[in-house]
Amino acid sequence: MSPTIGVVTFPGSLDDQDALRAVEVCGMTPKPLWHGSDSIEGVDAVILPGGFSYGDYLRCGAIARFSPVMDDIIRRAEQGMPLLGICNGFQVLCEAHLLPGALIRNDVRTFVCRDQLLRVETEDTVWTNAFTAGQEISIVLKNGEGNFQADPETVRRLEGENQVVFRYLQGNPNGSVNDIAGITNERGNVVGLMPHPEHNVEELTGPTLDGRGFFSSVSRFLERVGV
Ligand SMILES: N[C@@H](CCC(=O)O)C(=O)O
Repeated sequence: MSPTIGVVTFPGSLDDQDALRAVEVCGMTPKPLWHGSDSIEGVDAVILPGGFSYGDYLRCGAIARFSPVMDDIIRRAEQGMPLLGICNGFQVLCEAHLLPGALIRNDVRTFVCRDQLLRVETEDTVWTNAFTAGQEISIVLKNGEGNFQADPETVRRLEGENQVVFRYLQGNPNGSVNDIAGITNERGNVVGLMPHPEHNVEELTGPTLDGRGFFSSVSRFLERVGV
């Protein structure tokens, strides 16, 4: 049986359906999860999708982080369940302190939408093991608050412990420190990034299929641990 990947819908999520579709296109079983549920029973991994949860009020992700479903997600992620936060999902992960740092307003003070070249900095995560460190991939980027910042000690730790997963190439679109586009926790099961891999999985919409690597990575990991 193929692994089941849950995708949470918060009020204001935008890319939840695309993430569910990407899971299916990549050969796994998608399962919609509702923000108000208090259990995520039956899923092998979770994606927090992109969008504008709670209208981005207060700060992006700051309200969604307190959704009932997050308690079970946090508990299971701390036990090693694969968890991917895409854009608004990355913002939720930082607000929930599953990942360090914060996403603040783009330095250019505008919403940025473009195909973004990235370098995969580490393949040692649940979500990047199908890539090769140093590989360059192009993934859609679209956000207003994608500027990753953390205190200098945290940035040093992320860099030193190989927890920077993706870096922007050919220009930093938002002012993120050290061109950081995505990070992981120490264990490598929780990954957050601003670009949207779920939008790069189909020939029809292209322009690359580089997003598939995220899904084949988690699939390969789950197979390895016997799910
Ligand atoms: N609401 C967030 C994320 C957008 C998205 O996830 O696509 C922002 O504008 O920064």
